[in-house]
Amino acid sequence: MSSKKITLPHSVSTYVGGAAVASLAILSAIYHDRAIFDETRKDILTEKGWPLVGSLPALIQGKDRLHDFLVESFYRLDRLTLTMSALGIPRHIGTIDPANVEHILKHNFENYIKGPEFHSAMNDLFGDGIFNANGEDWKYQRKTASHIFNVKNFRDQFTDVFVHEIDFMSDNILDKATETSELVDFHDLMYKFTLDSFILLGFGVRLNGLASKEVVPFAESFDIAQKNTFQRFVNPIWKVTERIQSVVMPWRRSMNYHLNVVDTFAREVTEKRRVQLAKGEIHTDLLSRFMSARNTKGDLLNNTELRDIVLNFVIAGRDTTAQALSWTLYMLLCHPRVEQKLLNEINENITDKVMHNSPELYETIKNMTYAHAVFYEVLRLYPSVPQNQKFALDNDIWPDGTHVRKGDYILWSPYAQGRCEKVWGPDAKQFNPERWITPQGDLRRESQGQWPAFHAGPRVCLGQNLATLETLVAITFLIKRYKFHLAPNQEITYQISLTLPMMNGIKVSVEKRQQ
Ligand code: HEM
Repeated sequence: MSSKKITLPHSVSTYVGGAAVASLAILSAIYHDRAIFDETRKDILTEKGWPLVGSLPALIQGKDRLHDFLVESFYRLDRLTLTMSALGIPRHIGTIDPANVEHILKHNFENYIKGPEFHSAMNDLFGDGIFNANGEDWKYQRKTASHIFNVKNFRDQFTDVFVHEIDFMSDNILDKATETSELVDFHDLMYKFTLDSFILLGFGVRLNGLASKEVVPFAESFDIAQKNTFQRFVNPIWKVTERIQSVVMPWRRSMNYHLNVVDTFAREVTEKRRVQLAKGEIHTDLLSRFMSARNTKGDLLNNTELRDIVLNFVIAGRDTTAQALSWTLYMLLCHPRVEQKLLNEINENITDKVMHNSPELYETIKNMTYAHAVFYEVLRLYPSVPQNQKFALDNDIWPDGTHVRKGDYILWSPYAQGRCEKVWGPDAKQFNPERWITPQGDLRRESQGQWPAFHAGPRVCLGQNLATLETLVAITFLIKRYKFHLAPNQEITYQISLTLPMMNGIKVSVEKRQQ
């Protein structure tokens, strides 16, 4: 069959080309500061962007330091609420106004859900687990999990697990490092500590990551999968990008590879427990509670639902706390005055006898005001969940007068909020635990809107008390036993992810404290 090439007369092609250029010019004039076809939002201060693409180029440029990009945006526009329009990214309204944050998370909680964009980006890794769930799906998971967070478990069991793991770390890693002068990556160590502790108390499995010098394959894949998940929020064409990457860089392990590793781990943990239960063993930990719970349809959970539960609780229980511990050490090493004051409080309260009597240790730590102030101050500047978003189901008016429309994404940034002078005063960027102490010497309680490090309202972090106990047991024991020194020539900064890991870890040398 012969094919005929159709050629347009020169005048027609010139006409079409001219019309296209003219249309583009008109569109560029209309959408001179924002993404094409995006409406202006007159009542909300808008970060000025490029014609047709809006703030997309700035977002791409700032994507590896996104949290500071937001700090700078709020500072530049001198507001606590702003919006950006970026091609391919749904409209987001960002706020760091404490009253707005409290309104969204607490007072009008029903109106703000984890939206479709959030769910789709998170789905591969988190499925329908608690972080990604709304409505009844969320409610039954929260209720089931809440049973393990009771005082008796904290006092008798959880404290024991933390002390046991810290003792193991001291005997097998840190004491040796004091003799060999070998540098230790404290960040890596804390990840192993919180993973071992949480897998043991939540799922009854001894992972023994602390006993191994190598990275735990599950942990490595879990970290990479999380990083990739976050990139999906700032990359509107992530499905295409991930596909292209797998073709042009076949040697790089794909998201699917990492998902497979974490799935296998979660499924093995549940399978092991099934066998134990079949033998008549009795367990009351998190996993067992979910294995005997009923989902919204009244059925026992299937393997996929259990896999989602395991992975959601691992990110909750491991990463956040390991990061808080790492940033705490970093802050202490940068502020020797604070370290000394903390050490004084530790030495006044934590005797050798208290250290190995879990109920007494639990009660003593609960009353250590300065240690709590240090922890809260670290989370103010380095919140483990540095930014977060929700989706508006309906129109709403925020306390500052901002009109939110049905279908808007809203974003808040505990990281930017903690560093904002309008929220925390002129010394907002300084590390100053004393701000958490009242003139009477008590711990100051800030509202959840002011300090949303643990979220707020009905979805407030379920593990807040667990995380506080774990961090304070670890930091108390470690600071009492060792003097850490920052290794020279390292850049300590965050890695962009769903949480706030350190990009290059934190290398320290270790010396025994004179008792
Ligand atoms: C310093 C440590 C921690 C910080 C800063 C922290 C912070 C948070 C934040 C900000 C959220 C809200 C996330 C969202 O819905 O988008 C959250 C939720 C949650 N956290 Fe934590 N967390 C910490 C440790 C823990 C630990 C150790 C557990 C133990 C299991 C835990 C369990 C949970 C759970 C189950 C939720 C979901 C609550 C819900 O949606 O109802 N967290 N946490």
